[in-house]
Amino acid sequence: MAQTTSSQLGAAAIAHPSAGGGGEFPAPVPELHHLNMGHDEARQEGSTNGLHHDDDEDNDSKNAPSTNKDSTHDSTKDSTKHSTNDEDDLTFPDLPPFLDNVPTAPLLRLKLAKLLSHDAEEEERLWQACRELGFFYLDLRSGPGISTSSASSGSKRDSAHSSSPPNPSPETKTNAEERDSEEVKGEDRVNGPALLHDATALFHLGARLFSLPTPEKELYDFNSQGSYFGYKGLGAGVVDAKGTRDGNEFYNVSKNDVLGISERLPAPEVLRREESRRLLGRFCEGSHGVVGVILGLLGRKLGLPKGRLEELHRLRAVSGDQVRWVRSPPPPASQQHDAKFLALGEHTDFGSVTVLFNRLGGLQILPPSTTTTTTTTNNNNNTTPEWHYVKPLPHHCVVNLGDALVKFTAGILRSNLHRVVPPPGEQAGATRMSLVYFARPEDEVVLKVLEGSGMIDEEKEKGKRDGGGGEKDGGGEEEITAKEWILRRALGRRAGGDWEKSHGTEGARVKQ
Ligand SMILES: O=C(O)CCC(=O)C(=O)O
Ligand SMILES: [Fe+2]
Repeated sequence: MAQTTSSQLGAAAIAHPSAGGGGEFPAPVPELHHLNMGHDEARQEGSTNGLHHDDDEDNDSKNAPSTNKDSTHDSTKDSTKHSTNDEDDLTFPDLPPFLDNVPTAPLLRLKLAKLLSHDAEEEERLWQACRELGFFYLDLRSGPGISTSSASSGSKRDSAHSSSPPNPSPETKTNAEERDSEEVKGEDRVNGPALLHDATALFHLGARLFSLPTPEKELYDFNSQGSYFGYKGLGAGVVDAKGTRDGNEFYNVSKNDVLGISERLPAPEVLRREESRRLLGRFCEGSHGVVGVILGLLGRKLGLPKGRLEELHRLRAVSGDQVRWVRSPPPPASQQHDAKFLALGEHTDFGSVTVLFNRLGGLQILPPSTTTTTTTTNNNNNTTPEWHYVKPLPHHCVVNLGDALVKFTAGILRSNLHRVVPPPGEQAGATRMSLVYFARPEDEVVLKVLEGSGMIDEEKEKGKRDGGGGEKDGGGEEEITAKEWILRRALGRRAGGDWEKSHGTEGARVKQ
């Protein structure tokens, strides 16, 4: 096993298992040369593909479309492709269709471009999604006349409406300069189309990573050293208290490592290459920028002092932020008909905001109050949770909130239970891969209810009156740092770990 240093172990945090796809059905990607691209080139490339699309009316409040038809896409094009109709482009042309007669979750579809231009209605929908479900789709394409690559906070707001080009001029700061500049705030790094490009390139990199021989990958499993970064083998995690093994392998890359904030962790050659590190670094910055937009908006809605949430999540501070690829092959033959087979067990995310890219189905969430009641022969009522699929949509990421935000807000915001099962229908039999960015509070941040918001104070008081310590307020005021919380929960889900310690704010919602 490769060794980590003690400071690397200090950065150890969390990440739970999940499932990923793409083995037999690779994600549509333009060229592998993206792996060698600089950020600016990626933005340029985005623009040559026609990132601005026509105004696409008011489909915003719609949930994911339930059909998979009418794709006319050239499968060699990537997901930032120009679209004239927002709805005509929501299937992955190279993949078998997502089964359309399964229950799908009612995620709102939001547009990053609208959030960047401070569209009041879109902001309200984000607020609603974060309180009611804790999950939503985010369309990363540029909007009509709106660039998703421009800053929009404060004095820069107006520019998002006008002429700011989606691609920086050659004089624009290089990525490295941006990284070095403490001035740069989250929204300055937001470029939806470039993030889509980088995600696509990372799907390819992930496929190369997982194609390495297992013994080689296992050199980078740091679990026994108390770190959740690096590799987790297939079945090396558990999905329940009985110790049932999971059905995925994953690899966690630390943001601190790829941005040069901490020492480098040992990693396979394919990840050590400079172009891979640059790509991963850009993806961290880009995802973190999207998270910054969301945190800024939530902070305003919550009535917190300006910048309060963002200052707990600074890009260049040491945190458990990480990129994860999750790969889940079809279940072994003996379990192919086991309806209970889980690639990734049910969980809430431990951090603040998760940005997730999916191609094949399999992700499921348990929306609030979705249980089926059946009456048994003894006339006892049994309630069965009704899991709903999240249909993957091209050009979008799925965003979900984690437990840290539940704790900070005394339960005003929601982190929803989710899990991963084998893809349904025609997609069954495919290997699934997903790509995730987990944004988490800085290591030393104590996870407790934030001060400075009347709304949060009120919710906290209400929680106390109702008995406190329950599901909604995130389990009371146990004071624990983000670093400890994440480690405890991540390692608790490894085989041989302490399952009881892997629980989050889900309380009675999770199967014990
Ligand atoms: O693979 C997915 O779709 C979800 C992954 C996930 O929930 C996780 O890694 O926490
Ligand atoms: Fe998750």
